[in-house]
Amino acid sequence: MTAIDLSGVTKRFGDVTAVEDLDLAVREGEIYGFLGPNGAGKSTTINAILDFVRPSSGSVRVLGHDAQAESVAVRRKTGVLPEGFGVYDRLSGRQHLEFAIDSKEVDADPEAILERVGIAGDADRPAGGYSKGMRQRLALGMALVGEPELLILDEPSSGLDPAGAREMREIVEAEADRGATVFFSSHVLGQVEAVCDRVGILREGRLIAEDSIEGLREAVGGDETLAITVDAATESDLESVRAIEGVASAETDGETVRVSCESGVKTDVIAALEDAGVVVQDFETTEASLEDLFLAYTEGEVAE
Ligand SMILES: Nc1ncnc2c1ncn2[C@@H]1O[C@H](COP(=O)(O)OP(=O)(O)OP(=O)(O)O)[C@@H](O)[C@H]1O
Repeated sequence: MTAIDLSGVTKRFGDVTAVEDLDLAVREGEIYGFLGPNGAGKSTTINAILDFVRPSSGSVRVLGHDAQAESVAVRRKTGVLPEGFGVYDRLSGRQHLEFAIDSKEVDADPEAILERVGIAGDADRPAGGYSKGMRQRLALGMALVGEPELLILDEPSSGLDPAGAREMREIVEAEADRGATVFFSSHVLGQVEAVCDRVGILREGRLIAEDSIEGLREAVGGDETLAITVDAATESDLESVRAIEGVASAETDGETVRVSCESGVKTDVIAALEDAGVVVQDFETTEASLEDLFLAYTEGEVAE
């Protein structure tokens, strides 16, 4: 079964088209990263899944239910960590969890969840005094109540320190192991790379790419920069390098040769330099960073 299935979803707010003709299929049991720059339409999409906004056109199905007609069933099976979660200042962390347990009408142990999200020691303090990271942990705990089939996490790592972000990742992985589907929106690409099976990138309301991080890397060209330390190299030594298929560019300052190329042709590049009489002393490669990758997609360098 498809856990989340959007078909031709468009949402307009007056003149603004937040989401345009969006098709999205999240498989059951997968961890799906939903990426996009500010204003791309991520929250609008999530709100359509939860029936907090109604699409101008198109259909949304969640866990086999129509998101509008059967929103109660959807919400019962779904745990949500909303963006910018606001706490009830006077209620303690434990009371927040008890509230979530009551509203979901499930039998869950608040203590175990508080423990799991790392706020058991502060469970009886008013949440109004919680730090940003503690609030985020509490929100995650509330989302986990009742072992939902689907977890929707909107920017889950915001406000978390590196240890908290790691714990978040571990929880997401454990939830997927239990069989839950996780839909995870983020700007933090490292978070997405570490846990997501697939990633969809949204830009201006449209899904412009969808693949594994590896697949996205390959689609961008998979170019790597090869920095080769040599005894001496001249422009003419580079001619045979530039002639290799898969080499995008080659430059030298005399001591280092920098080549941007597909990863499969690295050894050909080294061999071509050696054939030209250049002594190769050392080399290292740098992969396109996730940041580069994200920008390549969201700033339009990649053909759609
Ligand atoms: N209730 C609303 N009324 C008017 N415009 C809206 C409303 N909600 C969203 N928009 C507009 O729709 C577009 C998409 O917004 P959305 O919040 O879905 O993006 P996002 O990808 O979640 O952004 P961010 O990463 O900044 O949270 C934006 O141009 C936004 O201004």
